Amino acid sequence: MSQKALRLGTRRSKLAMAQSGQVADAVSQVTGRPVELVEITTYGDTSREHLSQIGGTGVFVTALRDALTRGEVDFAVHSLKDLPTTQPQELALAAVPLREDPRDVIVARDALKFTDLPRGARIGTGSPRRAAQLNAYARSHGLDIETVSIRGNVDTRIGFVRDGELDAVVLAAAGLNRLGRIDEVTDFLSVDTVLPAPGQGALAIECSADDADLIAALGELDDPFTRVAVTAERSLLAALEAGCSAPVGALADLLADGQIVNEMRLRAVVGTPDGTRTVQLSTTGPVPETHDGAMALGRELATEMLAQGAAGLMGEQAR
Ligand SMILES: NCc1[nH]cc(CCC(=O)O)c1CC(=O)O
Repeated sequence: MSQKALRLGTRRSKLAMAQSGQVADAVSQVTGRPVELVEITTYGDTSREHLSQIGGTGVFVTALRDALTRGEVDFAVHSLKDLPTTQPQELALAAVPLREDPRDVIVARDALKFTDLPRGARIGTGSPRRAAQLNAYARSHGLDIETVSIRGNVDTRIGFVRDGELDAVVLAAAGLNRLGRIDEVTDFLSVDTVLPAPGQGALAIECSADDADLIAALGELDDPFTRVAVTAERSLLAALEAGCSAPVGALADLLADGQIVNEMRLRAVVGTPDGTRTVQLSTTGPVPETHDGAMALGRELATEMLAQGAAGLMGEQAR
C-alpha cells in the first residue's frame, strides 16, 4: 500500500530546515505516510531591516500560511515564538509538541559567562526583550555592558563573536539544540535573570482547519502541558497588545508535588530596552484544565501588569 506524501511547508533557513526535518520524521512515524519538504521564502528571510522595524508579527510565518491556505502544502512547522497570537480561522494549530529548553543563552568569546564579561563588553541582540532584561540585571548588579542591536541567522550572529566584533551574542538554547550547536554556548541564562519570549523553545504545527483527518493525526504529536503553558504565555502577550518583537518575556511552568503536577506558575516581564524600568509579576494557581482557563490566566496577569504601567514601557513600534 503506497500512500501519497504529505507536503510540509518550511522556511529555508538552517534552523527551519532542522526543525522541519525533525517534525517530518515524527509525522511520518505517526501517520505511516512519507513527508516531503517544500521550501518557501518568507519576508523575514529576505528583508535586511531590523525585526523591530518591519513590524515583527508574522514576518516569518505569513508566506507559510499563504501556502497552506492555497493548498500548496498540507502542514507547516513554525517556531511558536514567531507565531502571531491571532489564529486565522481557516488554519488549525494541530499540535504543540513537547517544549525543549526555553532559556536564552550567551555565546561569548573566551568561554566567558555573562557575569564575567569585562567592563564595557558589547553584547549583540536584536531583541528588545533580551536587551531590557540584560541591561536591568547589569544595572542592579553593577555590571557595565552595552547591548548592540544586530540581526541575522545563527551563523551570522555567532560570527560577530568569532570575528571579534562583539564580546557576546544572545540566542535561544532551543535553536542551537536543534542545529546541533549547543556546545558553543558559554552560559545558560537562568530564567530568573532573563525570561524567554512567550512560546520560546516550542514548535507549532499548523494545517487547514478543514482537514479533520490530518488534524487528528498531527494531534498525536501534541503535548498538553506545553500547550497549556504556551497558551497562557501567548494570551498574556495578546492582552498586552504586544507582538513577538515587543520587550515582553513570559514563561509558564508546572510545579510538581512529587510525581504529581498540580500547579502552574506564570511569570512575565515588560521593560524598556535600556533596562531602567521594568514591570515583573508572577502568579501561581491550579493547572488550567481548558484552553479558556489558560487564556484567562494570561489575561489576568497582563491586566495586573498594565495596572502597574506596563503599556508605557513598550515602544509604539513594538506594539
Ligand atoms: N527570532 C528567531 C527565532 N525564532 C525561534 C528561534 C529559536 C528557537 C525557539 O525559540 O524555538 C529563533 C532564534 C533565536 O531566538 O535565537
